[in-house]
Amino acid sequence: MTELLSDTGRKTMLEPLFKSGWEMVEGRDAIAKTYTFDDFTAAFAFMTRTALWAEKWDHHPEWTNVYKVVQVTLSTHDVGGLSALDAKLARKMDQLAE
Ligand SMILES: C[C@H](O)[C@H](O)[C@H]1CNC2=NC(N)=NC(=O)C2=N1
Repeated sequence: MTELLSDTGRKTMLEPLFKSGWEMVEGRDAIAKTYTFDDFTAAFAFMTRTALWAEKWDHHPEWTNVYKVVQVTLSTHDVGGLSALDAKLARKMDQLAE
C-alpha cells in the first residue's frame, strides 16, 4: 500500500532531488521541476520516454509542455501527498532528461 513519506523518508529521498533542481510546491505536499530542452521534439521525446515508465509503474506526472519547456509536478493522489513513488519517478525523469 502506498503511504505518505515519513520525515525520515523525506530526508533521505527528497534531499538528493532538491540538489538536482526539484523544489517543494508552495502550499502542497508535492515536488516540482522545470526542464528545458533544445527544442520541442526533444521535450516531447522526454515526455514520451517518461510516459512509458509512468505506465509501467502506474504513477503519472502532472505536467505542462510549452515548446521546449516541460514543467512537472509530482504527488501521489491516492494518499494526498508525497510518496516514495514520487521520488522514484523524479529520479527516473532526471535520468531520462540527461
Ligand atoms: C487508481 C489510481 O489512481 C492509480 O493506481 C494510479 C494512477 N497514477 C497515479 N499517479 C499519481 N501521481 N498518483 C496516484 O495516486 C496515481 N494512482
